[in-house]
Amino acid sequence: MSGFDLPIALIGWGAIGSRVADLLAERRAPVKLLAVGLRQGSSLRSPLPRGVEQVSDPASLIALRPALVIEVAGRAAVDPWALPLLEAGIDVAVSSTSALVDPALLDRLTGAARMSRAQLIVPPGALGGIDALAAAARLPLDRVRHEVVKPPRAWKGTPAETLLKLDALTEATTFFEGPAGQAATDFPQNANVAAISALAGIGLDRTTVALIADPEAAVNRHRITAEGAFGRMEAVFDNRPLATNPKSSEMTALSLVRLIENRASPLVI
Ligand SMILES: NC(=O)C1=CN([C@@H]2O[C@H](COP(=O)(O)OP(=O)(O)OC[C@H]3O[C@@H](n4cnc5c(N)ncnc54)[C@H](OP(=O)(O)O)[C@@H]3O)[C@@H](O)[C@H]2O)C=CC1
Ligand SMILES: O=C([O-])CC(=O)C(=O)O
Repeated sequence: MSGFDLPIALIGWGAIGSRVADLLAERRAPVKLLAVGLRQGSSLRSPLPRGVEQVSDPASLIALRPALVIEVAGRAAVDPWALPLLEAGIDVAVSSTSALVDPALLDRLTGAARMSRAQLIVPPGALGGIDALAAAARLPLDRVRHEVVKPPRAWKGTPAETLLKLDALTEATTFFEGPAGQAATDFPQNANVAAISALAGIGLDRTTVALIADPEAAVNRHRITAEGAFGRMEAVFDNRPLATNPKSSEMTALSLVRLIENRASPLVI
């Protein structure tokens, strides 16, 4: 590790975590991946790069003093890992943002961050335009709508299976339309983005989310429209799914790489 490498750690080593590590290595980012946190008894889905430690409890991770920890594990991982890290003054970026729709958990995390002067970071994940939406929300917003369109295979293993015959769909079908908080609660593997657009804009109750299964879709599409005192915005993303998890998009890994590289760079962009 050179004197300038930013020490980081990941929680989770699945589709996004391993992709982020590969991209950072390919790009020779000035970053040192110290460790990967996994739950007790978890077996690695793919080998860790040489020199990267596997840890199974937050105390072992805190002892390594990473400057930034990125959660790419799952909703259940957020409370047990992020809280002690924030209490220890370590910045944490959360990808499983569906966890943040629980107001008590969000309060605990932000309370811990406030006390230790660390930061809880919500990266844009699979989305873009979140900077504009969050800026626009400094003035009153009238409405925000977020449509999530994914191929049927991306909705397998979710409650969509009980609402639709996913394998028999012949046209794009909306199976959920409602508040963002409900979308993120019911679809934690596919609608983390609903929590992100809601937290950036007009909140979990007032943001409308539509979840759509489309047999013609080859990508994961997000369309966000917002109107308010600032004017009107529309942002559309056709995200390539990750090879190892069709529910998750390449953009999620790329936006984490951007976040990490910005933390290690004299130019933030
Ligand atoms: N913010 C956004 O825009 C997006 C967020 N996501 C979210 O990011 C997270 C990661 O996605 P992805 O990489 O595709 O998921 P994967 O299922 O491919 O990988 C998850 C990894 O986390 C580990 N893990 C699961 N639960 C825990 C836990 N409680 N503690 C520690 N490690 C755990 C898994 O290990 P094991 O083998 O033990 O299960 C595995 O290594 C998911 O929550 C996903 O919904 C995804 C896309 C977009
Ligand atoms: O990657 C995506 O398109 C979004 C996603 O899965 C999520 O929000 O959980």
